[in-house]
Amino acid sequence: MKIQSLDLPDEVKRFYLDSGILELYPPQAEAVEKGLLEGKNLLAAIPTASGKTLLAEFAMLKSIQAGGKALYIVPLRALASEKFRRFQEFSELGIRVGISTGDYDLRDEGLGVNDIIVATSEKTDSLLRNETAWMQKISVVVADEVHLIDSANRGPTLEVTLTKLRKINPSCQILALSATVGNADELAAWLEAELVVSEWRPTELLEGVLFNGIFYCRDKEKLIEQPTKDESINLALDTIREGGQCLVFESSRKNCMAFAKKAASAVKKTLSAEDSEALAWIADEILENSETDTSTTLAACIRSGTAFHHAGLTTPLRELVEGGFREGKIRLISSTPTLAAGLNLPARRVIIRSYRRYSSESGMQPIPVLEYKQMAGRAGRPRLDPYGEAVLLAKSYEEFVFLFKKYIEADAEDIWSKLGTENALRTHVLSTISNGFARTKEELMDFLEATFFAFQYSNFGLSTVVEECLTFLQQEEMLESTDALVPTNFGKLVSRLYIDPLSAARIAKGLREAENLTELTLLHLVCSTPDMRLLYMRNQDYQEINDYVMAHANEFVKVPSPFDITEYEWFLGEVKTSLLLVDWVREKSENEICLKFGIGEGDIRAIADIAEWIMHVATQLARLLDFKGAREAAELEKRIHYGAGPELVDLLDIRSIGRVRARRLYETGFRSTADLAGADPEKVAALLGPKVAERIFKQIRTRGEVPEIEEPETPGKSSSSGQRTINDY
Ligand SMILES: Nc1ncnc2c1ncn2[C@@H]1O[C@H](COP(=O)(O)OP(=O)(O)OP(=O)(O)O)[C@@H](O)[C@H]1O
Repeated sequence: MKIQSLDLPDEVKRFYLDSGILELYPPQAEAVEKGLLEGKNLLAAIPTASGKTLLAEFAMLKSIQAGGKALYIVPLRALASEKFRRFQEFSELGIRVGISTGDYDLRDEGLGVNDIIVATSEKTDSLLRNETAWMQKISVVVADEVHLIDSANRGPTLEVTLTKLRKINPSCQILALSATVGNADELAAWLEAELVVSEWRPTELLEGVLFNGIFYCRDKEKLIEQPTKDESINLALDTIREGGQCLVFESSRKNCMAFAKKAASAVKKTLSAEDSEALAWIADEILENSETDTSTTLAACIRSGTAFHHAGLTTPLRELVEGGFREGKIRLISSTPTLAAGLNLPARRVIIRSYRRYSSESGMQPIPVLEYKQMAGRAGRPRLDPYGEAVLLAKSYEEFVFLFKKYIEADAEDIWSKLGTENALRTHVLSTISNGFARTKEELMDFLEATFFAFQYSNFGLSTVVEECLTFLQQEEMLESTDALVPTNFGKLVSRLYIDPLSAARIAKGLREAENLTELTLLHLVCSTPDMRLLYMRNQDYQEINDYVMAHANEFVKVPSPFDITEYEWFLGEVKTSLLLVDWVREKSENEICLKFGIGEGDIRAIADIAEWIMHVATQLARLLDFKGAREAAELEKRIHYGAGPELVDLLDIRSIGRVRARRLYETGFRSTADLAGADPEKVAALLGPKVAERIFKQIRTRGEVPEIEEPETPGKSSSSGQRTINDY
C-alpha cells in the first residue's frame, strides 16, 4: 500500500515521502484496511520496530488536521522524551507538541494549546484527577506499550486512565500499541477495537541458543571463533568484527558492569583511531556530568567501546550511553532489562546472558516469554542490519533444550489486569469518586465494570474489595460517612496529590502523634508510606541500622517490636532509606552516598524525587488538617530537591546554583540572594566562572537592580566550562 494512496492530507503524505517512507509495512496496511484512518479503535500487537509508532502518527495527524487533539500515553518518562523529540519533527506541518511528566498536582492547562500531548500514564491520571479542561477535547488517545496493563505497579493506573478517558470522550479514537501478547483478542474486545496481530518485522530475526561455542537457530548452525575464554565475549566480537553492535542483557547491575569491564579489552582491539577519539569525547562528557566511582568505571569502559546501562545511572549518563550507541561508536552495551522496556535502541545481536530474575517471593525465576520477546525484539536495526540475532546461553544440553522450548518456540503469555487488589483499588476508588465519576456505590460499580479487570474476571469478587476500600476511606475521613459517596476536603486533596490513600493516612497519623518533628522523624514518616521506594537491606546493614534505631528510638513516631521479624525488617529498610535522605540533605557527596548505601547516582535521584513528592504531600496535608510540621516539611521538601542544608535554601532558588555552588558561595560570605545582589560581580565570577555568574545576576536583575558583568577580555579563560555538571546540584 503506497503512502500516496492513503486518505491523509497532502502535506502529511509529502512529509513521509520526503523522509523516505514510500509504502506501508504489511501490518500497517492491514491497520489502514481495518479503519485506522476512519477513526476506528485499533489494537496493533506487532513486534518491536515493525512500525507501530507510524500508525499512531497517521491517526493523530489525520485527526489534528480535522481540528482534533491527540494524547500519547507512554509508561516511562524516558520513552515520553523519545516520542516528544520524534513528534517535534511535525513542526514543519504546523503541529505543536507538548510533554507532561512533571508534578502530579498541576493541571498543566497551558499544555492545552498543543495538538499532541505526550504524557506518562501516571501523569495522565493526575491530569484527569485535577480536572484539566483540555482533556475533554482529546480526539485520539494512543496507549503505547499497552501490554504493561499486566504489570502490578503500572498496570492499574493505565487501565483506569483508559477507562476514564473512554467515559469522558466516548467518541475518541483509541489506538493501543502492544508487543505480541497471548490474549490480544481479549484486550481488543475490551477496547472495542479492531485487531492487527502480526509477527512480521522489517529485519529478519534469528533466535537461537549458544551451546559449546555453536550458535544454533532455526535451520542454521554457526561455529563462533574463540579468541577469548568467555563465549559471550566471543559472540560479541563475532558481531562487532562484522560491523554490528551488541546488546547484552544481564539480570543485575553488578553483572552488567562486570561484563562491560570484562569485554572492554577485547572490544578495544576492534576500534579505529577515529573511533577511539569519538569515544574519548563521550567518556569526557560522562566525567563532566558525574564524579562517582561508577561513572569513572563507565567512562573507562566507553574509552574501549563498551558501556553498561541500568537504573542506577542518572538520566544524562544514560542518554550519553544511548547516544554513543545510536551513533555506532559504542559497540556493546551491557544492560538490565530497563533498556528493553520500550526504548528504541536496536543492535544486530542481542545476547541474553541471564534469563532469570530475582524476586523476593520466589528467588531466581525464569523471566516471562513476553520479556524475552521484548529483549529479542531489539535485534536488527531496520535498514542497517541484514538481520538481527537473539542469542540465549546454555550451559548444558538440558538447558539448551529448555531454552528452545521455553522461549524460542513459545508464544508470549496472556496479560492480566492487576486492578483487583485493595492496594490498587484504594487509590482509584478515591480518585473515581473525587472526579465525580461515581456518586453512589452503584455508579462506582458501573464505572469499575468498564475496566479490563471486570472484563476478564466478570466482576468476580470486585464488590467485596470495593466495600473494604470504601470502609477504609470513610474510617480515614477521606469520604463522608454517608451512603452517598462524597469525598471530604481531605479526600479530594489526597486524590489531587496523586498519592496512595494509605500513605496519606500514615502521614496524617504520624504528624498527629509525633512528639518531636526532627529531620529524621519527617524523613522516616515519608519512607514509611507505601508510595516510597525503599533500599534493599544488605546483610552488612542489619547490625548498623539496628544500632542506629536503638540510639535514636525517640525520633521515630513508632518503632515496631524486633520480635515481629517481618515488620521490623521492613522498618529497618525504611530507616536505611531515611538515612540516605539525611545524608543527601546534609550535603554528603554523591559518591560517598553511593558507596555507603551500595547504590547508583540514579537511585539517589529516583529516591529523592519520590521523597520530595511525598514530603510535598505532608506539607499540604499538615496545612489542610492544621497539624504541626507544615513549615518543617516545606523546608525539607526544598532541601530534598537540592540535597542541601536549610541555610542554602534561599541561594538554591536561583537556577544554576546547585548544592556545591551554593555551599561555595555561602562559605565565601554570600549567604543569600540579597548578599549576591550587592556583591562585587568580579568576585562572584572568579568564584563560579563569568558565564554562571552572568546567569545568576540575570535572574537577580529580574528581581531588582544589580551591575552588569563585564565579559573577560580573553574569552575561553572562564573557569567553568559552562556545562551543567553534577556539582551544579
Ligand atoms: N512503512 C515504513 N517504511 C519504511 N520505514 C518505516 C516504515 N514504518 C516505520 N518505519 C521506520 O522504522 C523505524 C521503526 O518504526 P516505529 O518507531 O514506528 O516502530 P515501532 O514498532 O514503534 O518501534 P518501537 O517498538 O521501538 O516503538 C522508524 O525509524 C520508522 O521511521
